[in-house]
Amino acid sequence: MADVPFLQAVSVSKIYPGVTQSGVKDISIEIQPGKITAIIGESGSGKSTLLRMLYGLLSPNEGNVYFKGERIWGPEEKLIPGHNEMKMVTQHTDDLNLFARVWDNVAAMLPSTNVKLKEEKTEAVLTQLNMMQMAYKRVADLSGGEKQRVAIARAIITRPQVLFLDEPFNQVDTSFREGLQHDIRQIVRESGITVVMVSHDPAEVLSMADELVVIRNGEIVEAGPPKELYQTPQQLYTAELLSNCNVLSPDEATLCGISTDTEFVVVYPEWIRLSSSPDSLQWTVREVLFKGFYEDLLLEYEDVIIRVVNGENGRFKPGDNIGIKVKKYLEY
Ligand SMILES: Nc1ncnc2c1ncn2[C@@H]1O[C@H](COP(=O)(O)OP(=O)(O)OP(=O)(O)O)[C@@H](O)[C@H]1O
Repeated sequence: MADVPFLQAVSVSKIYPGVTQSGVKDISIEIQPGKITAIIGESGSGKSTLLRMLYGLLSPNEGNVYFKGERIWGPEEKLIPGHNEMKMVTQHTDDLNLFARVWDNVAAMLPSTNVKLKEEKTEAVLTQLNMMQMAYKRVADLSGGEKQRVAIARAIITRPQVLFLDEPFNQVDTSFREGLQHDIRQIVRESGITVVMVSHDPAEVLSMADELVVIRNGEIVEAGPPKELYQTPQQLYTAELLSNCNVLSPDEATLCGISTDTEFVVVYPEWIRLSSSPDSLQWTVREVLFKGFYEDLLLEYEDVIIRVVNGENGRFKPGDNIGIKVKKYLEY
């Protein structure tokens, strides 16, 4: 017998009442177990709608979702919406008890039939998420990022088979965000849990996901491993989602030494080499944007502005003339 897919949507569509345009159109997708799948797309493209259908919070108008071969029941068919073997964490942490301690918020997810086991499991999850130092604080006294950790701890302590994350790091500042992303990757590696996440942040999906699914106007436009999609996106839309790239017309591309008969050329900022050689100084530095250990330079030539990454901070200043050499480009 052929293997039954782990989590699968088959030709699902969702049209919201009173809205002519579908939220999601005829999407088929298979989620691989034990991996992190990230769904990315512009605002309103249907990411949350797809996630909610996979979890059973929304019923598709057409098509079905199957978990290990069994159809997932929608909210009309089930008293408590959402599949029992799955959990979802969103950017809202509304179901936390603000006046209870972190420990009690997390432990409350387990039955009280075996108190010792309940304590052991709570400690294990809090340790896994680096939260023991805040275990006895009231949730009301935590930062947004810390509350998000509590929400994730509550979701994983029951050992769900699938964890859905809908923009869970939105409220979390950058330093906390990286720690949380790292901890989730670790949990996936250690526990084999399957994660399906939605995010706007290219850096987040590129560093966290094993598989990326790109969605536009309610349809999947391409999918694959992050490296592949970043290096060779089939669609201009994907390149623009994943990189702060330069999109050039053929005429503009000529100024960069590229000759093409396609509609657009895409050059990532890190694919441009800078040169101070006196025979090629057509471009003028308009702005230097400090990014920490590197800079983004905005260069101008005949009203065309391009963005270039410069790893040698301080080498150029506004008004300098420099040359460029494009190492790689994509045609659309
Ligand atoms: N409850 C609803 N009623 C009517 N239309 C809705 C509803 N929820 C979503 N939509 C519409 O369906 C489309 C997809 O919405 P969805 O929230 O899935 O997109 P998204 O990609 O998650 O967006 P965002 O990144 O902004 O959260 C949008 O056009 C949205 O306006």
